[in-house]
Amino acid sequence: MAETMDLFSLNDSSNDNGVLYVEGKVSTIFFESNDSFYKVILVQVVNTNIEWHEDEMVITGSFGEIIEGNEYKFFGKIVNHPKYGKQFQAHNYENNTPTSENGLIAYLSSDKFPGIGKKTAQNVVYALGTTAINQILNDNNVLNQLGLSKKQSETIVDGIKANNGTEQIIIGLNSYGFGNQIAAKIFNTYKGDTLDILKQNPYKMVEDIKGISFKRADAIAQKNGIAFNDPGRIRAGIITALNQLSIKNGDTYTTTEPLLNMTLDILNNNGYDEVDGELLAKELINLARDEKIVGEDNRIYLSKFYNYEWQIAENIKNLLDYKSNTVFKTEALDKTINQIESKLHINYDESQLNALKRAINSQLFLLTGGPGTGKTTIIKGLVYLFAELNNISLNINDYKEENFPILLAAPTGRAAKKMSESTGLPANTIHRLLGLNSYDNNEVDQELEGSLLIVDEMSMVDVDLFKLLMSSIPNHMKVILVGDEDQLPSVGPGQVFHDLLNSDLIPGIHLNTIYRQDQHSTIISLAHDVKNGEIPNDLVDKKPDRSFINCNSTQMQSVINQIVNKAKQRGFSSNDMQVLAPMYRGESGINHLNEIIQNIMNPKQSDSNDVEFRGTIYRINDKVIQLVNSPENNIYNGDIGRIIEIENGQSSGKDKITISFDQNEVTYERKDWEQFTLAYCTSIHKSQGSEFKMVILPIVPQFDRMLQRNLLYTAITRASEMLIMLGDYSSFIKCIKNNAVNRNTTLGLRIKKVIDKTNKATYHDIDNVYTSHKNKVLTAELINSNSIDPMIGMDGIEPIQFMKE
Ligand SMILES: Nc1ncnc2c1ncn2[C@@H]1O[C@H](COP(=O)(O)OP(=O)(O)OP(=O)(O)O)[C@@H](O)[C@H]1O
Repeated sequence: MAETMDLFSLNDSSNDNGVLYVEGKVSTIFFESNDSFYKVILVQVVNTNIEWHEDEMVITGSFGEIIEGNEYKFFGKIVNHPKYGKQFQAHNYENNTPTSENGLIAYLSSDKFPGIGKKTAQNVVYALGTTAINQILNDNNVLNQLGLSKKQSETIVDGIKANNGTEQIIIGLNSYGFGNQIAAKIFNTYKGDTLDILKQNPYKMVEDIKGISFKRADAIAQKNGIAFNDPGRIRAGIITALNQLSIKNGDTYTTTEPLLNMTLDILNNNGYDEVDGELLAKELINLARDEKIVGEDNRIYLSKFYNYEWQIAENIKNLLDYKSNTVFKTEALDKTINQIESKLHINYDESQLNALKRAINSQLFLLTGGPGTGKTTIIKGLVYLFAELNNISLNINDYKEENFPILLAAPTGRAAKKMSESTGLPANTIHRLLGLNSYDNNEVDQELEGSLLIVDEMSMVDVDLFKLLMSSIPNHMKVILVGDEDQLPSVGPGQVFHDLLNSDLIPGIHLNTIYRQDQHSTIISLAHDVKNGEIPNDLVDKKPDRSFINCNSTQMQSVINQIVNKAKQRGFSSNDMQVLAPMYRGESGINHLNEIIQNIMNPKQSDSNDVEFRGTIYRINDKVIQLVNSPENNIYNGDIGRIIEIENGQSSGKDKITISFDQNEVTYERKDWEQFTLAYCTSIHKSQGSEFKMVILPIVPQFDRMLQRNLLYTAITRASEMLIMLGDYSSFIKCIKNNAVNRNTTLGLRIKKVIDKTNKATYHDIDNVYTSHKNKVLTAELINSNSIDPMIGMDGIEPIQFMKE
C-alpha cells in the first residue's frame, strides 16, 4: 500500500507506535524558505512523548501553510544542532486544531465550495464524521454512497484539494523522502494533483520535472505497486533514453536502434521483467501523438530539440530579412578603417579587411579561423568601426542613464574576461547577458537592448543556449558570431557553429593567415597541420617551445612527476601550467594525474586543514575547476579557481569550502562539493575557451575511444608558450588521422528549409511524423539488429498510427 495512505491514518494518536511526537501551538515562524517548504518554527509544547522539560521547542521541517496560533502534532526526532542546541526535526505533521462537526459543516457550505449548501454539507459530515476531509483526500470514492450529484462531488473534492490539500501533499512528499527544493518543484508543477500523480504515475515526473530520475520514479512506483509494463513506465524509459543519448553523443536526434536498445536497458534493469517490444512501440507512437517526441524520416527527436532547431532557423531568417536603413558605402568604410589602422597600429590584410567591411554591413555574420589568425583583432576592429560609423562613444562612463549599445559575450567566464581585456570594454557570459540566474531557466523574458552583439568562442555554445540567445535578439540588432570551427563541439547537445557555417546561407568569412607566430614559435603551425590532417615530420623533435616524450602508461606517473617538478623549479606556478587529458579514469586519467600533481604543487603540511570528498583530498590553495553552470553565483562550467578557506564542521555542523574565482568567491557546503574537482589536470573539453602558458598533454592508447583530431587540436591550441606532448606516438597519429564523425543534428537542414525561398516547407506544415516510415523505422533497422526482436511494433499496428494527427 502507498506510504501516503499510511500517513493519513496517523491522525489517530493511538497509532503512534513509538514514533516520537510533539503536540503544541505555533507561537512564531522564525524562518520560511522562499523556494522550498522548509520552515523553522517555535512551538509552545502541550504534549510530547520525548524527554522535554521546557515550555517551548524549536521545530524544523517541510511544512505547508503553518498558521501561528494553531495547534499541530509533529512526528520526527530530536537533533542536536551545534549552534542552536536541541531541536525537533519533523518528518511529518498534522493539524491538531480541533475540528467540530459544526465547524466542518460551516466550512463545507462556505463560498469555497460553490453550490454546496448546508444540507449537503451536513449529509457529508454526519456520514463521514470529523475526519471527512482526510478520508476524501485519501479516496474520494467515500462520497459515492452519499447521494450527491456528480457535480457536487467534484466541487467538494476539488475544493478540498485546493484549500486543504497543501498540508497533506507536503506530508506525502515528505514521506517519499523528497528534499525541500525538489518537493517544492513537484508541488508547484502538480499542485492539488500531486499525490494522485505520485500514486498512479510517478513516471510523469521524469517528463515534467528536471531533477527526477527514472530510478527515483521507479522506486516510488515499486512501492505503489505499479507494474513493470505500465505505459507510464515505458514512456518515461523512452524519454530517459532519448535524454541520455543526446547527453552521451551530443546529438539532437537519434534513430530507432540505439533508442530501443537503451530504452530496454533502462526498463529491464533492477530485476524487472522484460518489457514487450510491442508495448514499447505503442508508447513511442503515443509520445509522438502527445508531442513529447517527434519522428521525421528515420530520426527521432525529443520535441524540445526538434523545436529548438526550427526556432533558431526562423530567428536567423528574421535577422537576415531585416532591412537596415544604413548601408555603409565602400569609400566611407575604407576611410574609417584607415583611421582605425593608424589608431591601433595595425595593417589589416585582405581577408581581414573583407571581414570588417562585410560584417559591418551584415545583420548576421560568422567569423571563423584557427588560432592566431586575427579573430580577436577583428572583434576589436569591428567595435571601433561600429562606434566610429555610428557616432557612438566607447567610454562607458558616458552611459550613466542608458545601456552600453555594444554587447560582448562568450559562453564561459574566462572567455568573456579575455574579450573584455582585448577590447577594453565590458563583456559577459551569455547566461549573464540573458539574465539567466538559475540552472533551470529555459525562458528569457526580455529582448536584449543594444545595437551590436558579438559572441566569441561560438564552438562551445550548445543548442539550448543558442536557442535562448537567438530568441532574445531583436531583429534590428547586428550579430557577429566568432569561433574556431575545428575545435571540439559544445559539451551540451548540438554543433551549432558548425551547422551555421555549413549551411552556406549566412554571410561569413574564414580567416586563414596565421599571425601569432615568430621564428621560435612552432605550436601554432603544429595546430594548423593537425587541423588539416597532416602529420608533421618534426612532431617528436625538440623545439624551443615544444617537445615530445615517449612513454607508456606505467611510466606516466614518473614522467609527469619529473616534468612538473622541473617546471616548478623553473618558476612555473600551477596557474601557468596545465595538464590536459581526455578521460577521468585510469593510470593516465585526470583523477590520478591530479593526485600526483597536487602532491608536488600543494603538498600536505602538518597544519593543513585537509578535507576528503569521494576519495579526493582538498586543501587550502588547491587549484579547482567548476563542473556545472551556476548562474546564480556567476560561475560557469570550466571556470578555474583556488581554495581559499576550508571550514571544518565541528563548530558549525557543516563543512564548507570557499573558492576564489576570477569574478568572485563562492562558498560551497559539502552537499555541493560535487560541483568542482581538482584542476591541476583537467579534461580537454573543459579547457576550451582558456589558454595556458604551458600545456602538458599525455595521450596514450588507453584513451582510444576519444582519440580524435578535434580533441588533439583543441588541446594544442590551449598552449600559448610551451607544449609538452607525452605518451604514445601512434596514439597522437591516430588523433590526427581520425577526423571525428559529426554529431547528429539537423539545424543546417532547418536553416536551408526556412531560408531557401524555393523550398516551401516550414516548421508548421511539415507533416511527416512517422509518416510511411514504419517500415524503415521498425523493420529494416531492427531486423539488422541482433539484440532486438525484429517484430517489435509490427503486430497490430497500422501505418496510420505512425502519423501525426
Ligand atoms: N594584420 C595583422 N598584422 C599584424 N599582426 C596581426 C594582424 N592580425 C593579427 N595580428 C596579431 O596576431 C596575433 C594573433 O591575433 P588574434 O589574437 O587576433 O588571433 P585569434 O584568432 O584571436 O587567436 P586565438 O583564437 O588563438 O585567440 C595578435 O598578436 C595580433 O596582434
